[in-house]
Amino acid sequence: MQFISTRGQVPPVSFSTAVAQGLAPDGGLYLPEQLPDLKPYLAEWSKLSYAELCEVFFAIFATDIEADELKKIVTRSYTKFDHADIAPIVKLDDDRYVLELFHGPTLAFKDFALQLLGNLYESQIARTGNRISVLGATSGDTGAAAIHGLLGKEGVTTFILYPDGRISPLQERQMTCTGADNVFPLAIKGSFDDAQTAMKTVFEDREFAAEVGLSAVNSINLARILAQCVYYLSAYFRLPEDVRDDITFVVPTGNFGNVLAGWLVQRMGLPIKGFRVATNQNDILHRLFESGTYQLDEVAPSVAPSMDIQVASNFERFLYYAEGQDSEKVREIIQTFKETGKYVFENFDRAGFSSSRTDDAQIAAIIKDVYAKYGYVADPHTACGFSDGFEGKEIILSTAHPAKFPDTIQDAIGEDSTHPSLEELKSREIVKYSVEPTPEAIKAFMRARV
Ligand SMILES: Cc1ncc(COP(=O)(O)O)c(C=O)c1O
Ligand SMILES: N[C@@H](CCOP(=O)(O)O)C(=O)O
Repeated sequence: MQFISTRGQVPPVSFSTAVAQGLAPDGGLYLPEQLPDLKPYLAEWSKLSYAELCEVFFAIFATDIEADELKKIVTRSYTKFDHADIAPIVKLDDDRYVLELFHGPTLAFKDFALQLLGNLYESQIARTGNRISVLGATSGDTGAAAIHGLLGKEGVTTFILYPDGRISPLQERQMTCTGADNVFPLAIKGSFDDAQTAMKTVFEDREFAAEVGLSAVNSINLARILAQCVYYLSAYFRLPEDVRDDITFVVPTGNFGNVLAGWLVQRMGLPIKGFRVATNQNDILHRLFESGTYQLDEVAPSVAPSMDIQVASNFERFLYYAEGQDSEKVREIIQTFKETGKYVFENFDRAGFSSSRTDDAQIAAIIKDVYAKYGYVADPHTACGFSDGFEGKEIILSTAHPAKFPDTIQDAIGEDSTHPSLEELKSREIVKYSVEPTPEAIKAFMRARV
């Protein structure tokens, strides 16, 4: 299997190269040259454990990794989850289910891919003998999950940019209280978008990338998306047979990586009925799916801070398919959007997506209502999935544990939400750094430390 860039200006590469580069050298995002047809495998796969499912799925893509090595990597990646099902499903009533994706070590859905990516990087370092420098941008969860996926791995230095004061205090502690001397949490003034834009520009400097062995942990890295595909397969197989073909997957959305993974699995043949993109008040994607216009707005801090994103990275992967795999058109749209902050699609095709928007007041009301009705505590991101006026059956992806956002939960239901792994962080020393969100400043900081 080979991987191509959405911008079409570099030759296809192997799985390991796509993972090692993160962003393609032409600034595009990697995708499989062809999407496989999973239909012939589905009956057999429905009987597998989570790790086995992940292994057979990855074997289709990671064709340049030995089968034994892949098995070891995948098996190790799901040992630190605190639920036997890894991604358990909770039934709230006949029409509403929740897919809990917060049972990993940092209590957010990012652990599914970042435990795996950490082990893929470890295997790559052992194979090549080359050290790597990981650079990521986070609005709260990716950074923590990346740091914990890489913690203790030889040959890795980790740098994570995050918007100072715009993530929850416990999310910050997950990144800044590790005590590790090869982990650099970098607080910036500005928004997640500022951090992500600066990070992408650093990746475009191929000389610097080669100099420091630059690697990516954000969902620009295709391995992230592929690992996230697996829980859609697992959820589909675990839903009751009379429900699974008739249920919409509702996905709290920011950078569009989570829902894109589900949409790709659907394109590979898993008969998912449809998807709802659930945004917070940073609603560029909701406005797009409603109107066909993709228009930038200021990032507005919200009580669901990990979704405080306007420029959604993975929208480019969706575009590639929506525009008939025409890389030239993708380049034109991305360029127009970069220059003007807007792109108007003619005859926009929603491609099976519906969407919703939930503001802070609604999030608080939803957390309260869901608790009153079902006794279930939804975190503020998950709450965006419970919008009013849904029709039919829905499975809402619960993307983070509520204990990461205790103040919002306390305000909404008057009760504490805690988790032992977070309590334990409260007495630890915070170590963080400040950097200007410019590619030059970030590169200088990294050069001085690798
Ligand atoms: C808790 C939580 N929910 C939802 C999202 C949105 O996911 P995505 O960026 O893949 O759309 C994020 C961040 O990515 C998150 O951390
Ligand atoms: N919400 C994310 C933002 C980055 O998303 P990613 O999926 O591209 O890593 C976060 O918590 O950092």
